[in-house]
Amino acid sequence: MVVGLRMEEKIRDDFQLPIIDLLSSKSNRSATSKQIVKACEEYGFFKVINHGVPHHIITQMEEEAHKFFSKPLSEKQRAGPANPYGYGCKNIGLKGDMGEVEYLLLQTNPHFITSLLHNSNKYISQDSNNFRCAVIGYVEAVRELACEVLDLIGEGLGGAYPPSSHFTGLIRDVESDCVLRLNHYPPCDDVRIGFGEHTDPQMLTLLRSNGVEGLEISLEEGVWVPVKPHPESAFCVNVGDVLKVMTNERFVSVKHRVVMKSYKARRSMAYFAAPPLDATITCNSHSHNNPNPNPIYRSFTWGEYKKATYSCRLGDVTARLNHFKMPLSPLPLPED
Ligand SMILES: O=C(O)CCC(=O)C(=O)O
Ligand SMILES: [Fe+2]
Repeated sequence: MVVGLRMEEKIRDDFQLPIIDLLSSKSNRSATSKQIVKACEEYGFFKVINHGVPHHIITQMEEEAHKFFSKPLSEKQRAGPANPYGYGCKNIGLKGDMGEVEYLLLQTNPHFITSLLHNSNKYISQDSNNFRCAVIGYVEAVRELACEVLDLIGEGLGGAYPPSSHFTGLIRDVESDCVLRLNHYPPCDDVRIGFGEHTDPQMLTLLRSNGVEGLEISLEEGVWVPVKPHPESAFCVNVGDVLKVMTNERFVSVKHRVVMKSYKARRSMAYFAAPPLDATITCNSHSHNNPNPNPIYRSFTWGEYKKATYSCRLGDVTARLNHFKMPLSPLPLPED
């Protein structure tokens, strides 16, 4: 029995998802930025290779995640509950969504990590200094990668958008609300939903896994493309709702999920790049390439949108975004 999958779904195993080689941006920046913008418009998803995140930084974080998830459940629970930060098991979010996943959700601000390890009632690691160094090193490196990608996106979008530093400024801000999520999907001998379909609410997600498959993205309703693990240590990049709104829906935020059907455990690490809670998100409809000349959304703060995501089920993406849509202009009354 396939748990939680609809029968009428199509799986496109043969589909080639875009792969961006960031090394090529050194010799031809403009071509790379156009490639990235095209991927954000068509899929809201691409992989990056030659990304420059040092191997030892990745390995150190993966080892700490491995140590944490290998502990007995009762010990892991001492780092919970995820309200929203901390350890969670099967329960995703606050609205009853369930998946075959364990996770550790961390705010990326170094002060938060330090206080979580030393002053809070949540116990994560016996060697909290190693854990702290691994998280801080990893977060710094992936934030740089997120900024590089956002800079290229800004350049590719062209002059009608705010300078590309606008996007990166939101992420580099000391008050930015970026989050790191470590996921662990236990092995299983049937097919199970690890993480139900959703879009990521933030600006951009940088995701990597231990090479065990399971991630799928949706190209259209009911059509899913399995994301094959990449031999060159790629990062997957998801466009989140905030970037979709900021580009007035020129970009799509990618619908994705994890379906587990492996005898091996899947581990993934997702860095969610988000603005400060009080930053205003405004949609830009002035670009000549924008298919939508009028702003689709009213301005709102990231804090307001984050709150809306907490009050909706994981898959209720349309409902939570609709809440921020401009009211439709009333239809003109027929003349007598
Ligand atoms: O584990 C994965 O590959 C995806 C996880 C994910 O979508 C998330 O944490 O938002
Ligand atoms: Fe996600």
